[in-house]
Amino acid sequence: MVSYFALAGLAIVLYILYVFIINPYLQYRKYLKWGKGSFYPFVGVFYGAGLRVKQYKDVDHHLKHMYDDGSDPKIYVENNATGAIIKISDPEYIKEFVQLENKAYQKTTLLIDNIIRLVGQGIIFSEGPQWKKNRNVLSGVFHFEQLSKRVPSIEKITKEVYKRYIDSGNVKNVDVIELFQEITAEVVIQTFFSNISKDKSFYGMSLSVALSYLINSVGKQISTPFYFLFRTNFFKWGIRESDRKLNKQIKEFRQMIGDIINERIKEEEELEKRGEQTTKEDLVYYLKKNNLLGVLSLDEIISEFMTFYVAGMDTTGHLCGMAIWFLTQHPEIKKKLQEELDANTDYSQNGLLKLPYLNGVIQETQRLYGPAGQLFNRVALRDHMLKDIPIKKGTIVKPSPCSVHRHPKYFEDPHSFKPERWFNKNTVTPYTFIPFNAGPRNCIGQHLALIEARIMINYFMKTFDFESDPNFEMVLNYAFLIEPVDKLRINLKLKENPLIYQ
Ligand code: HEM
Repeated sequence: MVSYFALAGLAIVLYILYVFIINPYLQYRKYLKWGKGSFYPFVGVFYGAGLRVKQYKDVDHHLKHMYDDGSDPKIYVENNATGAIIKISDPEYIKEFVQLENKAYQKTTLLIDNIIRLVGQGIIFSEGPQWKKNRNVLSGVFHFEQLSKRVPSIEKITKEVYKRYIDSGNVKNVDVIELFQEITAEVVIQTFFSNISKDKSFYGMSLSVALSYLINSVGKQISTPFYFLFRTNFFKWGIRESDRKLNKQIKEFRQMIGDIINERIKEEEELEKRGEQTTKEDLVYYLKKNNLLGVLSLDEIISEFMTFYVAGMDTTGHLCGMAIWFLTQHPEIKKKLQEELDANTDYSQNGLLKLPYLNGVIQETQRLYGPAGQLFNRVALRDHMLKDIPIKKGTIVKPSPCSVHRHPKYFEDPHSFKPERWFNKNTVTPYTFIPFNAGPRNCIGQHLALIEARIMINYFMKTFDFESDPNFEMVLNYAFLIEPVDKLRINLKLKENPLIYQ
């Protein structure tokens, strides 16, 4: 009898050893043939991330410096508790991945499912026919021509936010990422519902503050042990008082967004009845004008709004914040950009697009410290070949933008901040610069992001003199994005004759 128990115990131990150590290690060794890697049993990427933040002050240091020894690895292999994670760093393999993307892979929901219960299955988190339908419907809103109509409202929001900072006297140690995010948050809200939501409040919070509060709250839940034991179900069950409160708020918030959408639809219908033209070129108007309101359900529009908010607010704010930080570290580039902007009086998108330093600084920030240096995890749905690499079903695979952006074969002197390298755009090899990913799942909001970035930086540099707080230390780690751990502190001083008052 005892020996049966002993045998069963031994079998369980062997099984655990196999699942959590031997199998992940064998997979890791297999893929290592195509590149470099690091393996930490059980704790995998999470442990490696902690080490690199401590040692190099940058969670992605290993990915950014993988070619420094002159080698040309195609992938970087890491592990999670049960298998390998492949980060593709070679443009030819990235191209192949992108072509297979919707057939052979799917985004994983680990760490994302709790945010999905807030934002819903918008296009960033959906797959298959639902993704295709919603992407088709919404892509028209993000065409350059359609977005150009949003430029005056982006300028207005930018000026209002800068003025608010100036009027409050809040110009020392400003977290510029937060400053830019106030603008990008309002831009997404107005892109959807014009300014109808301006006076709406949720438990005394404005729409953008309420959304950020809810996003932070669901984000905090996943850092508890309950998440790792029961995933998002635990919070849905509402065992703790705090979870019940949050569940109620999520429901009420989605309801409120639904009411705003209905209010906007009614507004447009009344204008139509009176034979009047709309003055609001927002998403609701776009859907109505193109007879698309029936194609997306109310719940889908709510989810898409929340998705765009999450995807578009944080990212673009980070990009501009990091660009300003880079300028504080490179006074000679800051001077050249300042001269270029001061000499320019054409603030239209075509005018700003022609400015080599402005666009070079934005591109170079994306290349070196873009907010999406790593993409969402994808899981292989079946065994298949990624060029010559045999990928096993269940393996995590994704392109690694922050690696390929530092490949010396494609970017000379890859670790230096050189906006000039973008002056001749013909030199960029396909799939070597992918800050917005590439292929079918590329960023639908990329034109909006770049339009916002040009406007925000142009107004910023013609409104403020600025320098970084000498005590600030740049340490990069993951939160939702790759972010400075401490608030990015910049001291601002109002210029003489600032652009926002002209
Ligand atoms: C600098 C700013 C931005 C960066 C760096 C960025 C980057 C990215 C990246 C890398 C992806 C692909 C993620 C993946 O597949 O793992 C993506 C997807 C997406 N982005 Fe952006 N993004 C930015 C701004 C925006 C804005 C302003 C919006 C909308 C308001 C937006 C909406 C989306 C959506 C909806 C997707 C999902 C597309 C799909 O799966 O079909 N993004 N973004």
